[in-house]
This record gives sequence, structure tokens and C-alpha cells, in this order.
Amino acid sequence: MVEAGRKYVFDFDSTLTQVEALDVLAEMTLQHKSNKAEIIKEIQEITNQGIDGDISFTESLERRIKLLNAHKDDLEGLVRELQQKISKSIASNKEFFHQFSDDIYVISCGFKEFIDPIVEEYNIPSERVYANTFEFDDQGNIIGFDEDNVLATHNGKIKCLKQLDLDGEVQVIGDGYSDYVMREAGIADKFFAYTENVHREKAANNADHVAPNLDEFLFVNDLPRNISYPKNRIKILLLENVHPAAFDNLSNDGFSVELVKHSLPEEELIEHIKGVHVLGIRSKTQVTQKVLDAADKLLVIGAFCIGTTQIDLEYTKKRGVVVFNAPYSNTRSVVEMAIGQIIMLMRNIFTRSTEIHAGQWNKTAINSREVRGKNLGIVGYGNIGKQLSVLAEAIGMRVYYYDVLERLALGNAIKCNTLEELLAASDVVSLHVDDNKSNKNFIGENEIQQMRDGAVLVNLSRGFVVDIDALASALKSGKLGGAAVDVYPSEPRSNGAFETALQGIPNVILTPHIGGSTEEAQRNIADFVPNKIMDYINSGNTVDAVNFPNIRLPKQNKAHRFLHIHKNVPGIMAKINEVLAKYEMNITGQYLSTDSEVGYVITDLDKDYNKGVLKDLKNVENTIKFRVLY
Ligand SMILES: NC(=O)C1=CN([C@@H]2O[C@H](COP(=O)(O)OP(=O)(O)OC[C@H]3O[C@@H](n4cnc5c(N)ncnc54)[C@H](O)[C@@H]3O)[C@@H](O)[C@H]2O)C=CC1
Ligand SMILES: O=C(O)C(=O)COP(=O)(O)O
Repeated sequence: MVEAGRKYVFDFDSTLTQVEALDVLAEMTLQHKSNKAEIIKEIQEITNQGIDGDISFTESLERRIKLLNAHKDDLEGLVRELQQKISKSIASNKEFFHQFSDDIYVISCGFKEFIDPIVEEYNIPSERVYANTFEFDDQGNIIGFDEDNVLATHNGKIKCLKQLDLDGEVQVIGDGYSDYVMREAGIADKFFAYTENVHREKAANNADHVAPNLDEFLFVNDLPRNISYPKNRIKILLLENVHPAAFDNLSNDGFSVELVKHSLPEEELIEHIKGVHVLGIRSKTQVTQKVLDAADKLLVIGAFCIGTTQIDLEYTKKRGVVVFNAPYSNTRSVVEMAIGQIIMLMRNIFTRSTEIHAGQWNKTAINSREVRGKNLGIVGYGNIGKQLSVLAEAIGMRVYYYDVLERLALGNAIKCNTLEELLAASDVVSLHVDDNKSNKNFIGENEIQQMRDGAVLVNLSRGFVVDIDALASALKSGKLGGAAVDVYPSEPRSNGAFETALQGIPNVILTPHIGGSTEEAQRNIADFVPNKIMDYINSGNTVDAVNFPNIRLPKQNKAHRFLHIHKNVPGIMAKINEVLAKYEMNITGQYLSTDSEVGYVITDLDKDYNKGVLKDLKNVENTIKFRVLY
């Protein structure tokens, strides 16, 4: 565990708190000044120059205090403000400060007047806080600082730490160059660049270790901490240009996120996925057995779309990898596009538009029909099919639908018992079946022949559902009056050249798989899927997982949570509980959910436990994955 006598020296501004205290004070004291913004900017510039060692610290302090124009009475408000701005991972690890209180020092070039009351709450007494002190005039105005204090001088931290003459290993944790120099001068043994609030290149480049938060510092030092594995160590790889809000959502929660604009082919993904804990994809990326075998750390896959058959779901389950998707976030976008395309096809708009682009005026009513009173056949009456049904009725279409499952008819929609029945009845056939591989060539020559002469076909589901060559011949022969196709049997991984047998045929609308590509849908998905991912990583929840037993867990405070995924074979729960009993662990809650193949058991336990239990639980026969939270 921890070496005896090790000392921890913390910086204050932008380390223990998220902000620079003098910047906050400036915001307060300059409130009513017309040139407030300029002065604050100047103060910040001076602060940074001081921190980076570009000007002497004494100079930076003198210049800032003059600009601040502060009063003793402002300090109370400043302390209140700073109490709200304690760094997140500092606030969540109070226990460390309490347990190691005797070994923790604050050395800051800030001021004791506001540091003392803040760190007192963290069990750091005033005598272990080394900082400057203000000088006031008779009216209480801050007019300067104690110039005899070493911390008011250039390289003051070095001098201060030297004077302290601490025993044992000394570790410095801070965000600035002035913290690093203690290590450079050989008085401190290690420097941790603390980047939770601000990432300063100069400090990070010189650090023995970069700590994006206190969790990382505590993890590296094997010290008591609130979470067992720091979030910044959890790597997330997001492919296929998912909305940037997904990046923000996940990185704001502390994860390390990498964004790649396009999909990766199998071989590249195999390379890239090593060490990745969370993979985010859309419809293009194939997550095969080989990819999953190479995924040594993978816990969860987020499909930032509806379809999930690009993922080998059975194998993910065998590997204990949970899969989430966004089943409703782009539904409306697809439906709106279908409605638009149906109207465009019935009016032959794209043919007329192409002609006029080519310089030809062709005003005619031939082959141009209203949708009102026409029959729309919806194949696949799921989330998209049903919503299309409602909107199509609202513009006067008669809706027929066919689904392999029993589906309730919405509005006045008429259920067809067979596909044949639907095809024969429809002026427009719109496909919204799911992405199940058994739907390959579901609409081929035979089915097209059963459609009405001159009918139009819309496919916004999956490319393999329609035999493209059969569709092209039916359009060329005039059997079908038009088609709108958004999805293709084979689609490129990124934007660029593309060929299909449907190119150049009149009244055929071709789009590059953009049914769900609206700002609204992508933004919704970027909230929905990351929330599912974070809920699983942070708490173990699997609600809405597509391949895994669903379980909603209560929030756990001050307890450990063990997550155990195993093959669903008889007797495994008994074995898990045998291990827990052997270590005399007090179970405060236990939750189990299973399907025919896997079991997922979550056990909440009292705070302290013997680490041996972890190894024993991992070694329980038929364990697939084991993880500890908190
Ligand atoms: N073009 C695009 O950008 C987008 C395409 N999609 C695709 O749209 C399709 C539908 O999505 P949702 O409505 O959300 O799915 P869903 O799962 O809610 O509905 C699909 C329905 O199709 C039915 N079905 C499956 N095979 C069938 C068959 N052979 N015959 C008749 N019914 C069958 C199912 O029973 C189900 O009711 C999916 O393939 C999805 O991947 C989804 C979003 C965007
Ligand atoms: O949601 C789906 O299933 C889609 O087809 C949309 O896929 P995309 O996110 O555009 O790759």
C-alpha cells in the first residue's frame, strides 16, 4: 500500500478548486466597472504569465492586486463562491483527505485568507497551509501583501518546501510550472500535473505523471478512493462521425474519447480496438467475431442508430459485451423523408427537376398524381411503419400494412394477412422491415411482379432487402413507375464515389443512406446512447440493452458494487455467494437477471472488503466478465 512517511503537497488554485481565486475576486470587485472585461482579461494574462514562469511571480502579484481594487469584506463572498467551485474529483474523494490529513500540505502562491477556510473542510489545518497574506489599510482595502513571505517571491514554492524540510517521499500535485519547479529543484520527488480544470502544456510536458483528476492520482498511488478505476482510463472509440455532442457528453463525464470520422474495415478495427472499453458505431461498421476476439477490454458497444445486425449480437453476449442502440431517436426523420419521397414520386418531380437542370422546360400532367385517396402499403409495421401510417393518413392516403408479427392497426389502417395481398392493393409500397438478415432479397422479381402496374417502391430500410437488379429492370421496363432508394446492398465506408444499377433511371430518387441523418435525430442519438453507456459503466444498468438481460439498479451510496456476468448454468449463484460468505461480506442488495444464455448478477456490499474476494469471484467457473464499481 502506501509508503510510510510519504507527503502530499497540493497546489490550491485550479487544483483544489476549479478556478483561480483572484480571477473570481476580480469578477466580484469589478462588477460595476465599464471596462470590467478588459481588466479581467489583463488579470488573467498576468496570472498565466506568472504560472508559466514568463514573468516573476512578485511582479504578477503586485500588478494583479493593484488591478483588483478589493476590500476585506469581499473575501467572505469569495470563500462562499470558492466552496461551490471545489474540483469535482477532490470533492468526491474527501475520505483520502481525512485519512491522510497528517501528510497533506498546501503550498500556494494564493492567500491564506481564502485558502484556510476552504481546505479546513478537507481536514487540512491552517498550520499546514503555506500561502501569502494580504495587507489592508485602515479602511480594510487590500493594498498589498506580506513581501517577507517567501511565497511572494520568484520560485517561492521551492524556498518554502525547502524550509519545510519534509521527511519521506514528497509528491507535488498542481497545475502550473511553479509546482513543477519544486521537483526540478530536487526538493520534491514526483510531480503530478493536475489537468482536471486546466491543461497547461508546460506543466504536463514536465510531469512525472499527468493526472486528469484526483482519481487517477489516487489510483496510481494505490490510495483509498471513491471509484476503483479512474474514468479517464476508460477509452471510448466513436466511429462514423457521430454527432459531436456524444463526444462532449462522454468526455464531460471524465472518459477518454477518440473520434473517427468514418467506419473502419475489419483489419483496421481489429488493430484499433485493443484497449478500448467502449465502441460507438453507426450502421456501417461490422463488429465481427474476429473484432470481438481482439477486443481485450471491451465492455459495451453503442450503436448510434436503430439497426444492430452489423454487430454479431450472439457473440457479444458470449463475451459479456453489452450492446445499446437508439431505437426511436431517428424514427421521425425517416418517416418525414418517406412522406416527402412518396409525394415526389407520385408527381414525378425528380424527372421534371432533372430536365429543367438540363435546360429543358416540360410542363405536363402526365404521370403526375395526388397522394390523396391513393393506397399506401407499409411493409413492416414497427416504430417507423406505424408513424408513417399516422402521417400518411393525415394527408389522405389509405393505409394497408403487413407485418410478420401481430400489430395493432393505428387509425384506419387496414391489416393485410399476406405480403401478396398488400402488394396487390398498393399504389405505393414502402419498406420498413427490420435489418434481420433473413430479409435478404425479400422483395425480388416475383414480388415486384405482384405489385400494381406503375406503382412506386420506397426502400428506407436496408439495402439487402430489395434485389436491386430486379428493381432496375422493373423500372426500365415500366412495370414500376418509380422508386426511392436510400439504402444499398453494399455501401461505401466513407463519402466518395458510388455506383448502383439504379443510376440514370427516370423518376428514381437515390439518396446516400440519409433517412436518419437530420440534425435533430443525430443530436437526440448523441444524448440517448451516451446516457445508456454511462449508466452501464457507472452503475451497471442494462435497461434497453439489445443483447442482454435488462436490469435497473438502485443508486448506491457508500458501498461497493460487484458486477458478475456468467454463463447461465445451474449452481453458479450458489458458488458466487459461497465466495462472498467465505470472505464474510455483508450483502446490502443483490439483483439477478438472466436469459437462456447469460446471467448478470449485481451485488452491493459494505464498504471495506478483502481484495482476495475479487480474484475468487473472477475464478468462479463459467464467469464471463467481472467488474467492481466504487
Ligand atoms: N434509412 C435510414 O437511415 C434508416 C433506416 N432504418 C431502418 O428502418 C427499419 C425499420 O426500423 P424500425 O421501424 O425502427 O424497426 P422495428 O423493429 O420497430 O420494426 C420493424 C418491423 O418489421 C417487421 N418485419 C421484419 N421482417 C419482416 C418481414 N419479412 N415481413 C413483414 N414484417 C417484417 C417486424 O416484425 C417489425 O414490426 C430498420 O431496418 C432500420 O434499420 C432506421 C433508421 C434510419
Ligand atoms: O438507424 C439506422 O438503422 C440507420 O439505418 C441509420 O444509420 P446511420 O446512423 O445513418 O448509419
